[in-house]
Amino acid sequence: MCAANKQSSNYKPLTESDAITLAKRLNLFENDSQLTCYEIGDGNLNLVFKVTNTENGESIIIKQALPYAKVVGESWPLTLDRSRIETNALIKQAEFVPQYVPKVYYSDESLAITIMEDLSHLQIARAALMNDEDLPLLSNHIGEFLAKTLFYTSDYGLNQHYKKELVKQFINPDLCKITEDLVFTDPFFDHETNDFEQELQKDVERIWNDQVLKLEVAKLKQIFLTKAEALVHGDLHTGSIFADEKETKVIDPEFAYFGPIGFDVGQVFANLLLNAISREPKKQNILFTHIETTWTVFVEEFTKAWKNDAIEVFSQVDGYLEYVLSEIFEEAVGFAGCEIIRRTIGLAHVADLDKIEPANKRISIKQLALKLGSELVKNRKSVTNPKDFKEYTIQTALSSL
Ligand SMILES: Nc1ncnc2c1ncn2[C@@H]1O[C@H](COP(=O)(O)OP(=O)(O)O)[C@@H](O)[C@H]1O
Ligand SMILES: CSC[C@H]1O[C@H](OP(=O)(O)O)[C@H](O)[C@@H]1O
Repeated sequence: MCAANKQSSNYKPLTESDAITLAKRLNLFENDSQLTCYEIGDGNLNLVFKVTNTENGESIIIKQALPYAKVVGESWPLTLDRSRIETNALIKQAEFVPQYVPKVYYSDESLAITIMEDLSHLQIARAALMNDEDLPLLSNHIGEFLAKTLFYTSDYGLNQHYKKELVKQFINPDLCKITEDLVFTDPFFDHETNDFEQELQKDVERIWNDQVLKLEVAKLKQIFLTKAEALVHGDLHTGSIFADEKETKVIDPEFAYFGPIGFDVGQVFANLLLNAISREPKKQNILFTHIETTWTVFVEEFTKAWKNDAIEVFSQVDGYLEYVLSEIFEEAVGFAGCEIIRRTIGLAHVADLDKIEPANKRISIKQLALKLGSELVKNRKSVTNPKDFKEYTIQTALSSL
């Protein structure tokens, strides 16, 4: 039996009424509370139940993995082990940045559930950004989240023996395979999972026929496959971030594994860029500023952690920190390019692009996304500063006119 189909005999997908029964059995609410429950999941993979005490409004979230990918159905079996990974990643991240992750109240591997803090008072960052709302601290918080979670789970900041024990706990082959396929492979070939408008056919064929691009994507995929640098979130797009003007929380780390630090950084860059290009030019600046701040804060916090807590003996050697940071940035730029391309023509799209109306505007912005993504992958060595993203975006847009 393949890993994806292994299920404990205890497992069954919860209904809304099962979720209430479970919350009561676990005494998560005061005795005799009147509870309601709704399944609110809008992601690609899992069930998400919100259970609320109708008398005082207290609420919790019960997230449950299904034995298949919800967006596709039972024809795409998927390991329930992702629930264990998600719980453990949230707990590990909370050691370094408790302010940026939901509290975990309970988990049960056999039922594939994680019970956690309800963050409904915040908004999903993608929705807020699409709505032109101000999230002034978003990039400060995400820069710090990235620096601390990644530094303290890497060989730079963690005992190397203990890190290898952690690597074992976060072996996540099925979810990594999704990323290997959907981010690094399928969009670059004529594959059945791809999904794009007929009007993009020529642009997509240009990608499939671009051997220079494909060689660079192959190199980035190799880094994703082999560079066990730190415990990465693995799916850090703006739909995995809750925020308002004061608070930021990162959810949904079921893709966590030991991978390249630049992967998380690059997904953040890419999803901010996707939102930027979906806007009219005069409203784009805030997104470029968010990208710069994410990187600036990441560098500040990573450097602080390195100076105070690095345990790698070479850490004090002149130039080593700068080398590590420049590798992270270069890889992040390349990963961002892959993410932009896959979110435009692959299986899993983003609303920032898909909701653009009218259709001809949507198509031309998607054409820009494909060009920008390709440029970032191919020219990642010459993008050396986060300010360059704005320049690249403007130049790519101008060259498309
Ligand atoms: N802790 C939470 N508090 C409130 N809502 C949540 C929470 N976690 C998830 N959700 C809701 O469920 C949706 C899907 O959650 P997510 O973890 O992204 O699921 P998936 O793994 O299926 O992508 C989120 O977009 C959000 O609306
Ligand atoms: C078949 S999974 C597709 C896609 O969904 C995941 O995102 P999310 O769980 O946040 O909806 C991930 O990005 C996968 O690549």
